[in-house]
Amino acid sequence: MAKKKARPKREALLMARGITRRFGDRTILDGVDLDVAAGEAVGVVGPNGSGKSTLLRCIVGADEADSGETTLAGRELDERRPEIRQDLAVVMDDIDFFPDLSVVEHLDLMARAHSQPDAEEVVNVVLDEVGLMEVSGQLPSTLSSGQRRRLALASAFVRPRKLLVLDEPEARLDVEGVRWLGDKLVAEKRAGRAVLLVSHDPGLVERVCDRVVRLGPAPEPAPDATDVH
Ligand SMILES: Nc1ncnc2c1ncn2[C@@H]1O[C@H](COP(=O)(O)OP(=O)(O)OP(=O)(O)O)[C@@H](O)[C@H]1O
Repeated sequence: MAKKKARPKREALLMARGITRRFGDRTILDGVDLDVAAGEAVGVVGPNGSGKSTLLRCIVGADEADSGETTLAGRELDERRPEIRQDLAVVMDDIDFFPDLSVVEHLDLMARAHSQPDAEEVVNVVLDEVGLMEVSGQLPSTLSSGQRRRLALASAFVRPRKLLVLDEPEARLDVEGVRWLGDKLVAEKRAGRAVLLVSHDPGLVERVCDRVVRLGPAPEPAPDATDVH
């Protein structure tokens, strides 16, 4: 169960208030408030099962909170609404790809479906950035798990967006991939976008996030070096 608050000094682009989610008699989220301003990154951290993914899913409307509300630039946030999809790019753990579209066809469709100006150029730049140029003609089923993760991230980066919501984006990336991801998320902030990031990578959170919301019990203090035998 968690009740945490995190408010930025600037006016929030994303504003979540009183998010409460119960499964049966278990209260996973208990009135969580969370704001993210443009140009800011907020991290959501906590142990397995503490409700991080549930919080993101409630915020973007992929799951229905028992109570609470979320707005993006003052409008109710629901990723199923077209005007919200224009401003929002989400990468969750369970992304599905079109099985019959190659990597480049998939990205091209994502870019054009979201009215990305200069779709072809943006797709080429992102393919190069995420290191998928060499496999751009392959079907998703023929990619490695890390390459599929890169494709999921690329699918967000080819879209127009004001807010980027990422659930453990570092999962399955190699060391170079995590470094690239950190660079990319810092660049997102510099471009004035807001980032909401669930992560188990303290280095990535430290590098990218301006503030952190912690769910679940407070972590145990690290054992003193002299205690280790
Ligand atoms: N649809 C569901 N039905 C019942 N319980 C659920 C459901 N979805 C999530 N839970 C429970 O809610 C709790 C929080 O799950 P959640 O996936 O949000 O955790 P998390 O912090 O993202 O974990 P992890 O770090 O392992 O990804 C877990 O105990 C999980 O079993």
